[in-house]
Amino acid sequence: MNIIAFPDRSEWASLLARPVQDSSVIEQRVLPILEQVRTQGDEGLRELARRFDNTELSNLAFDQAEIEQAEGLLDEELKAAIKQAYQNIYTFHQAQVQYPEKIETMPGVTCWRKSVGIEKVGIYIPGGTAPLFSTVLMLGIPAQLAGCKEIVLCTPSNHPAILYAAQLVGVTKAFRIGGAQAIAAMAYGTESVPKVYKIFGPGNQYVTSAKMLVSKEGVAIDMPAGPSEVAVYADDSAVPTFVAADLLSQAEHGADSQVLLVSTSKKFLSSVNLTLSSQLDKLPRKELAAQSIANSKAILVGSQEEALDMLNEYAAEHLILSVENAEVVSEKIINAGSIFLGNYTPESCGDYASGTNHTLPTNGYARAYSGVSVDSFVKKITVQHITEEGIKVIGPTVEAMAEAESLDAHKRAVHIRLQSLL
Ligand SMILES: NC(=O)c1ccc[n+]([C@@H]2O[C@H](COP(=O)([O-])OP(=O)(O)OC[C@H]3O[C@@H](n4cnc5c(N)ncnc54)[C@H](O)[C@@H]3O)[C@@H](O)[C@H]2O)c1
Ligand SMILES: N[C@H](CO)Cc1c[nH]c[nH+]1
Ligand SMILES: [Zn+2]
Repeated sequence: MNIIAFPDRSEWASLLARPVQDSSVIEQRVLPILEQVRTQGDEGLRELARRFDNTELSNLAFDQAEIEQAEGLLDEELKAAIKQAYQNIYTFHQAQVQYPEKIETMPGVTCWRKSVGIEKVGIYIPGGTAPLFSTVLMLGIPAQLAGCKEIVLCTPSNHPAILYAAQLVGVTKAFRIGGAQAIAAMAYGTESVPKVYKIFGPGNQYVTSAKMLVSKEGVAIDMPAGPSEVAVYADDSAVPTFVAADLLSQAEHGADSQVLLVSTSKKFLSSVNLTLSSQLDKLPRKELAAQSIANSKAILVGSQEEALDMLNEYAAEHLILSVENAEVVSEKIINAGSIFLGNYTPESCGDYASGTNHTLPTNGYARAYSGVSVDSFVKKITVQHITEEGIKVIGPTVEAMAEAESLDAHKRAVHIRLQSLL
């Protein structure tokens, strides 16, 4: 990694910029794909699968037999791991389920909110370069807990672990469709693919761009969850081999993944660099990881305050704090998707099994977005009830405000009730 020492604050923005392609270039590729699916439906999807995935699809949907056979194709160790991950993710997300709490704002005036699962949701499971069956758990479990009735899954991969996990989380329909075309299918609906109300899931730049584009056409999306990123803030209490391994764990996702290392110790940065290349050499996906490491930066800063300002400006999808008093330091982080504390909390554990969700905002969106949770799959509907006593207490307030806004019919709706109680 290229070590950049003591950059001036005025240089931070360009230094921290993500190496993503111009979004308008990606959009120009994605727009015709969306249009093809919108106008040609299933036939359009088949042609796009031939063109981008080199796959001939007579059936777009996975058939029931294929789904049922999936479990038998997995070894026991993997099935046990998936079940353990399911349990931990379920436990963590179950605690997010909210039950209505009735609040009396004035005597006889009661208000509450009820959570209702979004009826039809679509989940995209990346499968271009690796079959991310862990994402099925990350999206399907909160959908299940939220009470979504229809869960439609699209993925370009036919890996049996995806189908096995899909069964565990109660997916209602699964399709072998990838890329921007999968997002279009779930947004517009086709002869085979049901149209959904909200689309979730990470993916490459085509998938992310398609989600952003369809969100302008009436379908909701979770957030822009694009190419993976990790930032590590480490001091001399960190272990260079651990930190190098964490950087590579995200670098291997793709050539466009970004990893960033920040430290106040030059000695530490050099030690990470020394171990990085030997660890990289051992990886089967070393070409992908090497490309993303080549675009990455190790930054030497003058103080912890500067490090934290820089990390808050960067707003990483994942932030590892391998520093002394990591939990205290984490309180000063205001922009990050998910934080990992100390030497024995590798980001991989959050990716798969500790319990937190791995579908997180990338590309600086962590400044404003949270990662996926049960909340992402529900709408909150407010409910109120006013008694005869209540209308007498609140009525004059509403009458006064309605009159001042010159909305006489509003005032009357209260007034006639007050009159009826005289
Ligand atoms: N932010 C998160 O929460 C998160 C979580 C998991 C994975 N990810 C990211 O998801 C991404 C997965 O990417 P992937 O490529 O492996 O799988 P993917 O499933 O997202 O994309 C593969 C699809 O892209 C389409 N495609 C490929 N080349 C194309 C082209 N030239 N033009 C148009 N469409 C094309 C194909 O249809 C293919 O099926 C990685 O970047 C990874 O970092 C992010
Ligand atoms: N790191 C990815 C989120 O950016 C999630 C993932 C899935 N499998 C492995 N990792
Ligand atoms: Zn990962």
